[in-house]
Amino acid sequence: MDADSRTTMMATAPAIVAALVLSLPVLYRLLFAGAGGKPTRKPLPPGSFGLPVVGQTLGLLRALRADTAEEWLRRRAAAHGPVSRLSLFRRPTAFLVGPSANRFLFSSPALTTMNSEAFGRKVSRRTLRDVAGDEHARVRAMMMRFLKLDAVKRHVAGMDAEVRRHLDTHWRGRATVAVMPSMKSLTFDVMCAVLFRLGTDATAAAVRQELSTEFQQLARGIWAVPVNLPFSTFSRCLAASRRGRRAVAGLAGGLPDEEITDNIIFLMIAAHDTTAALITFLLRQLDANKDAYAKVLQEQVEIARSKAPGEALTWDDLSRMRYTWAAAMETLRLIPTSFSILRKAVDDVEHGGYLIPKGWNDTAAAIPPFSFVPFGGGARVCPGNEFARVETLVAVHHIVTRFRWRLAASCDGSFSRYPMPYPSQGLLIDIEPIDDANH
Ligand code: HEM
Repeated sequence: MDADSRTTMMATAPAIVAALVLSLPVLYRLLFAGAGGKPTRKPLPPGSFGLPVVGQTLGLLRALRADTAEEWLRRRAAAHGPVSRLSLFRRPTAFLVGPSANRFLFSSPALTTMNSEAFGRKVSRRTLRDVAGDEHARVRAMMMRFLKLDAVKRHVAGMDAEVRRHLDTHWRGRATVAVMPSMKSLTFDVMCAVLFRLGTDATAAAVRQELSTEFQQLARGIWAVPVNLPFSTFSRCLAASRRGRRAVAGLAGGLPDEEITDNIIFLMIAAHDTTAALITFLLRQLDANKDAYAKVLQEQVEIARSKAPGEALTWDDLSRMRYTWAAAMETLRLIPTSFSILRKAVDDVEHGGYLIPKGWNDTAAAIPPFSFVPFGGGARVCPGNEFARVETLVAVHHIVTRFRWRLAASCDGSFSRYPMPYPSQGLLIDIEPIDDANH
């Protein structure tokens, strides 16, 4: 991708932010300690908590929607430096920027993961995200049975079949496709097929449909302002989560314990929207950069020509898709799916010469070592990164070898963040099947 966009991204993409909950008396003590109370250690980060209750939440949400959040964060960093304080979602938050902040965020034992209020309150409370230390290692080991390299290698043929089925059903015969909704539905189907072994017969299709509907609603509300009024996005999210739990319990063949249900729901959310966004934005970047598109196409056509008609992709084929994966990584650098990473301080901790008190939260936004961290880092590094790589490569292979495509004239390629990036009109592309494709 071109040098200009790379430079811009390096300059604008912040590296980390932190936010945490602190009770007012504790805050008062921290702010005024030293005036006769206990001696202060490091000072609190510069900045302010903004207006009561809302703090800086609405400003950040507005910037996310307008895709100006990087500028918003850059202005903060310029005004207050790489460590500052603010208030987000009613919580005292330390906002940290830069590679050293990323390293701190991924390795400090004083920080733990945290979820949005919707997650914490109702969606799923007993997940991998809510446990630490040995307990985290135990739950993570359970998940890795399905996500480790050997398991993912076995998923390649299943993913290949789902991608073909999806493109035959939803792309063939159409002149225009909205990529993001299509990829969300594809990644959801891939997950149901290879992780949960849901088939394609009528009963399984109905379960998939029900799960998909509830998860769309649920995903929309995860970062909504937590106002539990009738018809608010947040309350719809909670209702969808109740129905989703029942469907997941059915999927697990009865009523599994709450921990299993919660982790399945969490995995479903973690696994499909992120990869759908990566595939979608990769297409957007390729459309804007015809040289890169031509190189991806050449790499994929060579692989397609080495195969018999209808033959599924294999693990070896994927290892030949180096340029395509480099383009995907560049896409994640330019448009990271995780805009920031949140942590909560479980103990008073210092970073960059400032105190981050126990109870505050940390958020990190991705960019040099510890600069480019699209899959996180440390003990919490994304366990689904291989799964996402294979799924992305298989999908891109079939899309570029089976269709000529370009951004529709009515689509400007702009996007908003919720905080996951979502393109306007879902990224409309005009498509035309390539009949001589090897499929
Ligand atoms: C392009 C696709 C993806 C991206 C960019 C991505 C990114 C991330 C990031 C940045 C984290 C760390 C968050 C933190 O430290 O707070 C994470 C965690 C996680 N991801 Fe992914 N992810 C992707 C796909 C997947 C897939 C396909 C799966 C499962 C099949 C998955 C499952 C998970 C899980 C379970 C965690 C929590 C790990 C833990 O807390 O120990 N992700 N992901």
